[in-house]
Amino acid sequence: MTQENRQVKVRMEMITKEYDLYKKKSDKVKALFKFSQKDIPHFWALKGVDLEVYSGETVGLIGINGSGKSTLSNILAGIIPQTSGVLEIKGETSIIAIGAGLKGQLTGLENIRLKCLMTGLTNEQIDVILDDIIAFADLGAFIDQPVKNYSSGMKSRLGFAIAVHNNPDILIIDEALSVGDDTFYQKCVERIEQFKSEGKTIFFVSHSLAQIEKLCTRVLWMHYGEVKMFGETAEVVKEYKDFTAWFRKQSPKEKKAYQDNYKSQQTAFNEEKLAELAKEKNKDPEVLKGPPIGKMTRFTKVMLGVAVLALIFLGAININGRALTTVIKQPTVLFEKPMPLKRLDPKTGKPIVQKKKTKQSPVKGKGYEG
Ligand SMILES: Nc1ncnc2c1ncn2[C@@H]1O[C@H](COP(=O)(O)OP(=O)(O)OP(=O)(O)O)[C@@H](O)[C@H]1O
Repeated sequence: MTQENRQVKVRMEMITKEYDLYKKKSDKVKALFKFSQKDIPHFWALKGVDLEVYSGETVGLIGINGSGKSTLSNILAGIIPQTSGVLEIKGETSIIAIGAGLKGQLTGLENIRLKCLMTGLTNEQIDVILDDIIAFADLGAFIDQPVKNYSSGMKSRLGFAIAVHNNPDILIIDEALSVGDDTFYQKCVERIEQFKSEGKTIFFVSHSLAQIEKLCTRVLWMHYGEVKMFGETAEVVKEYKDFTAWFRKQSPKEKKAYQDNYKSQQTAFNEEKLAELAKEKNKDPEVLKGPPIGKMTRFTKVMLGVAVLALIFLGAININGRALTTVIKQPTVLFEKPMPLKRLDPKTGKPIVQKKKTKQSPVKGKGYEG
């Protein structure tokens, strides 16, 4: 099949991911109510990624530690949203990362059921594929043990078994094969080949270039949040090997300077630089918008503030026992002593007027004692 008559399965345009680097958890809460985010350090893990992937392709994601591979695969899987940019995915995605989405307190079997239910399968449909999943994971008696007792290889087996049986259109494998033994690896490779022949799309994140060369049709080389190269496997892998060989030859001081330089560019990146980049690439400014959910805009913050004030106001009225109209006409009543609650006479429906107790004579043992 030529690239032209294959269906585009994933399209990314100017995808970014900006992380806020809060020092403390409380800073995160404070930031919710701040208009300006300027004093919070930011880090751009992705700086405008463009990508087009077709059905039947297996795309390898390579790059040194921290280059953005997992961030990109998590965005693809819908685990985290992008900060801005256009993401179009045709079909269901399923991600296999070591232990991703598995609940440690639940057994392997319970995790299978939970993950399958979450993908929309009914209990009856799960019953049909359950034995196959258990057989593929091949965990023996451990299938009834809590996942927190599993090794990383065992978690990977379970994750892989569940994901492939959910029959996704787009499979994302993030380092999950690097922890399995050879027998399991071969089984996964066979399943990946079957997926490819069915015209499904696979993203394969790995530090093993041998695995990448064996499985991938094209390779995306990520470098400090940018696409360094995207093309035929042999070509990209060769360039990447040349880079890593060059990098290894550098002194520790040179290596640090190289990394610091790129990291500081990721910290100093901002919306203006993104807009410049988009202009250089002749992009429509519309693509720089974020997804529907994301950070709160100034308007949202103002509306949230108004809603909180309204809640406090209504709460105060409730505690004070005054009618809303009274408070609106005369707001100072809120600061006066709360009105006593009146009991209504069930027969007449009118308030019961309690007679004041009169002081009784101070006779010892009777009535009021002064
Ligand atoms: N939640 C987060 N908050 C702040 N920074 C983050 C967060 N998650 C990732 N990062 C940063 O984003 C960058 C990309 O991380 P990512 O995990 O995507 O890299 P990677 O290429 O998958 O790395 P590795 O090969 O080590 O798995 C890194 O510099 C990382 O420190």
